[in-house]
Amino acid sequence: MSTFETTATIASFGGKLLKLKHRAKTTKCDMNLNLYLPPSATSSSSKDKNVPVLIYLSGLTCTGDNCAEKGFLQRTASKKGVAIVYPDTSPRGLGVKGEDESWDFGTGAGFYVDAVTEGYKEGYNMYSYITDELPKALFGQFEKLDGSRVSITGHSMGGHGALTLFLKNPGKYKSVSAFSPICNPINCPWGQKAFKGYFGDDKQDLWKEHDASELVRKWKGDPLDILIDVGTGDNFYKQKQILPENFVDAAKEAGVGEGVKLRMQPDYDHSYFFISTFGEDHVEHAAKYLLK
Ligand SMILES: N[C@@H](CCC(=O)N[C@@H](CS)C(=O)NCC(=O)O)C(=O)O
Repeated sequence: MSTFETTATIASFGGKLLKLKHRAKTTKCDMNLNLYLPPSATSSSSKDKNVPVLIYLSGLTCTGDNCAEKGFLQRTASKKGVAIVYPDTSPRGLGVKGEDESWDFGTGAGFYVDAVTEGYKEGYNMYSYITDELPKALFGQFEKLDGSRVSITGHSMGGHGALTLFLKNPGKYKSVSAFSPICNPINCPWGQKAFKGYFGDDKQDLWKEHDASELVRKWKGDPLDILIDVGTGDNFYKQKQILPENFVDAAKEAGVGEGVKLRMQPDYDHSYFFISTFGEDHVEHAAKYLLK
């Protein structure tokens, strides 16, 4: 029996974008996502059964649709023969008190963590969903996808997700990159609000375990090659929500500074005009490791 219901199939850059829906145990609700299959994964005559996968984690207020529709990652993914998974950013419709009161917490703002606070701990488990339940379900059903070759990227809150999931799970992902990631959530308003709500004020150890700058400071794994793009015209960067310099400094303190490539892109903002401009570089960065 299929785990996923395919609610639409859309031709895109020679491949197919599938709109999928499945019941998730970790988030206690139906989850929607998009899966881009490049031509090598859709042609029935293709002998290639080993299509690597790039996971793209979206930012605050997004669903799996934002980047699938206007990130233009599919063009390069099609050329390279890489599938892309665009998951949602939180559980939806759980009815938890407070989940719909603001755009930067709760619905659309799961922060890729497993919550421990009352009300949220039951279904706000995006860490387990992305690292475990979703890949198991996808690789169980889509036989052409190669579950041993997975990379991760993301934007803003999703960039925080990509960096932390990569750094917390050495070897699980072949590479990581990020667009304007929240690099030091324990020191910015978005992160502090989310971590207070999902972990509680008293759980500073958990806060640090999900902070990319804290994690890179302790990195003991293979040499890093992390690509980060941030626009100098990004208002959230100006408001000190992104703090990429803190990540670079922490990597330098740990002696792994050469493994972090931060590109400050002049004038670019936080939007999908920025992501679509540099998307090719990020898919190529992933492909370099996925196709090795
Ligand atoms: N709703 C927020 C903006 C939220 C926002 O910019 N979200 C980013 C991710 S952090 C995004 O990708 N939004 C969706 C889009 O641009 O398509 C505001 O009014 O300031």
